[in-house]
Amino acid sequence: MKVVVLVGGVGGARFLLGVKAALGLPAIGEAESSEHEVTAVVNVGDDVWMHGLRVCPDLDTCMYTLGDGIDNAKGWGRVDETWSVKEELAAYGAEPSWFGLGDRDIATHLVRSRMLRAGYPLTAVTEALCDRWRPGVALLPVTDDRVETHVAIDDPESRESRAVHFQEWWVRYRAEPKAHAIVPVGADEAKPTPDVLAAIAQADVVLLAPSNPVVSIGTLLAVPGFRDALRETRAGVVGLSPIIGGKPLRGMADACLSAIGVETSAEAVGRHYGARGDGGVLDGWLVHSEDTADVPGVQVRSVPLLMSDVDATAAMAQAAFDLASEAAG
Ligand SMILES: O=c1nc2n(C[C@H](O)[C@H](O)[C@H](O)CO)c3cc(O)ccc3cc-2c(=O)[nH]1
Repeated sequence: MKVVVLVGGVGGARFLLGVKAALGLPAIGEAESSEHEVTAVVNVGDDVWMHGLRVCPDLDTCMYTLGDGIDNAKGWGRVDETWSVKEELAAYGAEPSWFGLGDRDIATHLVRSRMLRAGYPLTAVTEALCDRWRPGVALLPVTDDRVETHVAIDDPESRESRAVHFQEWWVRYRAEPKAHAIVPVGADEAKPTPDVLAAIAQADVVLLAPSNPVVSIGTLLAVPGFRDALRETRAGVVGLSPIIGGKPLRGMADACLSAIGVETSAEAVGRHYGARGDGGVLDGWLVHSEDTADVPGVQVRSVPLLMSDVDATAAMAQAAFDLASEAAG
């Protein structure tokens, strides 16, 4: 089976472990051989230039998680990390000091930045990095163009309204300042890569991981041509709610949803994604066992959505596969 999964950061990477397990693939690393193919279409809106290095948090979190290099406690960055370079940068007063770049992680950004400067597209760079990490899925940036999420906030010190990169809002300010607007800068001029469009066209199933519906899934959907590809594929398209019992499981999806005027509920997010026959992208929508949702034109099912371990996540993925095949008729 060809499975395409739309993913963002930490939640998306953990969901991919379950998708692989549900297909009988090793959650970590590569299978010897399998008739199944998993492709992750990954958000690039969190990407940022830091100290002259290109950092791609969502691609790296997927690569490290599936390649067994992730710091599981944090959900990002490398395990067994050291911070000498970060300390030296701080000693120079080189800002920003609020963004944690570990020594091992910096090697990834050095290789990536060097390849980008040599003219390689991000898709080729990611493929080269995955040659080491062997995640066992194809990790595809949604676009090779530059798309960066920026957030309009009232500056906590000066109270003036200004736009900051998503990472500054998320990491420096912990998403505390109210976001007046969240904008994927550059999305209008971006296009999905040919690899992404081919994967969606040839897919048997397309899943929207329980990632942040605004800054992860929302950024994918903001790339012109991406929604059309989802509407045109023969695959069943099923999303998994990132909101459980009216609140996000992790991260600050609620702060993001309120910025776009969407209520923090499984039903509201399902309606926000919308039915494929009605200008949206979904055939099916999985909500947590205690939640209910009425999403016109979309088949809704309640199943446990807590990714407490790989087996629980694999059961979620299997439920999504089942719903996709029913919903696709
Ligand atoms: O909360 C933090 N998140 C950090 N993250 C996580 C990142 O902000 C988020 O994972 C995504 O952007 C949102 O999913 C990093 C991710 C990287 O790939 C590389 C460095 C960092 C550094 C931090 C950090 O210092 N603090």
